[in-house]
Amino acid sequence: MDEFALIRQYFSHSTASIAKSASYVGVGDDCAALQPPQGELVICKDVLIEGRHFFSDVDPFLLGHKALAVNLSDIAAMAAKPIACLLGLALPRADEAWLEAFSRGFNRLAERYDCALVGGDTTRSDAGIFISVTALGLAQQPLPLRANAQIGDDLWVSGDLGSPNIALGLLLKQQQASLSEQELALLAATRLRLEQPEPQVHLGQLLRPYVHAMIDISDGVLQDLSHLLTASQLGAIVYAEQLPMHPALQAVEAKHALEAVLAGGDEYQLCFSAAPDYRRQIEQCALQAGTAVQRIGQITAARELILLDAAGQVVENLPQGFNHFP
Ligand SMILES: Nc1ncnc2c1ncn2[C@@H]1O[C@H](COP(=O)(O)OP(=O)(O)O)[C@@H](O)[C@H]1O
Ligand SMILES: Cc1ncc(C[n+]2csc(CCOP(=O)(O)OP(=O)(O)O)c2C)c(N)n1
Ligand SMILES: [Mg+2]
Repeated sequence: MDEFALIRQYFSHSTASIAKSASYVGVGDDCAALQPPQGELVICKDVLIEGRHFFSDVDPFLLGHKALAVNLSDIAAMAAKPIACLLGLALPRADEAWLEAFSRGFNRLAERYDCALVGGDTTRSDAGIFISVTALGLAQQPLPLRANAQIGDDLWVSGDLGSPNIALGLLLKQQQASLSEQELALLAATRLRLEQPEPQVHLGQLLRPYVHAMIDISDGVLQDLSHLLTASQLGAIVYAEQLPMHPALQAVEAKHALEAVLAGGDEYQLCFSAAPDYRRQIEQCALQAGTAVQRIGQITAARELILLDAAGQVVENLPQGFNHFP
């Protein structure tokens, strides 16, 4: 299958609503063309590299899903609605079974969120698979920028944390040695969160009227919260006990589980700040989106992030989150 047949077969069948307008141009010309809808256009890109972001033997259907999901998670953190995306692919070979599954995973998530795949680029790579996705979304002012947290805001996090990091640790271990029965059970209970994360697109949009600042926690909650605090020139108190932990982590030694919750990346949940007046509305948004939300602390004037343990003691030496160039 040649380059052009490949693009036609797997990446040119978007049925998203934006593709229905008379002047729309999608995959197949030099550029895509679309009527920009009214509102604030938000744009993001994330890159996924074989061996860095995913294992070579990952299920290509799940990889296709994840490549788009990590971008839709950034769109969600702007309280925006996805509208379109572009897919850059560099592949060592045109493996049709791999492409069929990858495109099915990608296109299925795109369809679920009415996000049109409008273009991209496909090349040969000499070493490994490279994926670069750009996503466009439609937002409304005021945007929940990282810089907009206010003193006295509640801090919230969606979902439950820690499972992607535990799954990653077990998959790495499995490359060296066989896992025990208990470890295999733990891997089975956690690996879908690593390999098929669900972006909080509905929750993000529902929260828009209530949140001041929002961020997705792809690099781990502490690190991404630190980015939000730095941008807002404020600090926070976070209560370790209130951080939502994935239930499977009961089987993990407590210190290891807390580290996975605090600093494990690959989460794709939302962390946000909002005035305490909106607690009831925020709980309603979560019910409507079918996601849990948890209050984890408050925004403070002192420019530091303080983590308190169950006894109210300050936790020292906080673990770092994910960093490509530590
Ligand atoms: N190579 C680059 N060129 C321009 N901007 C970049 C580049 N890499 C990252 N950025 C920008 O830096 C900011 C932080 O990026 P990142 O930490 O990847 O955010 P996120 O975790 O939301 O994906 C974003 O605004 C992103 O667009
Ligand atoms: C094979 C493999 N190794 C390591 C990881 C862990 N990992 C890779 S990137 C990342 C954090 C998020 O990726 P990044 O490129 O920083 O995305 P962004 O924050 O820009 O969304 C994590 C936890 C993984 N998921 N798979
Ligand atoms: Mg990024």
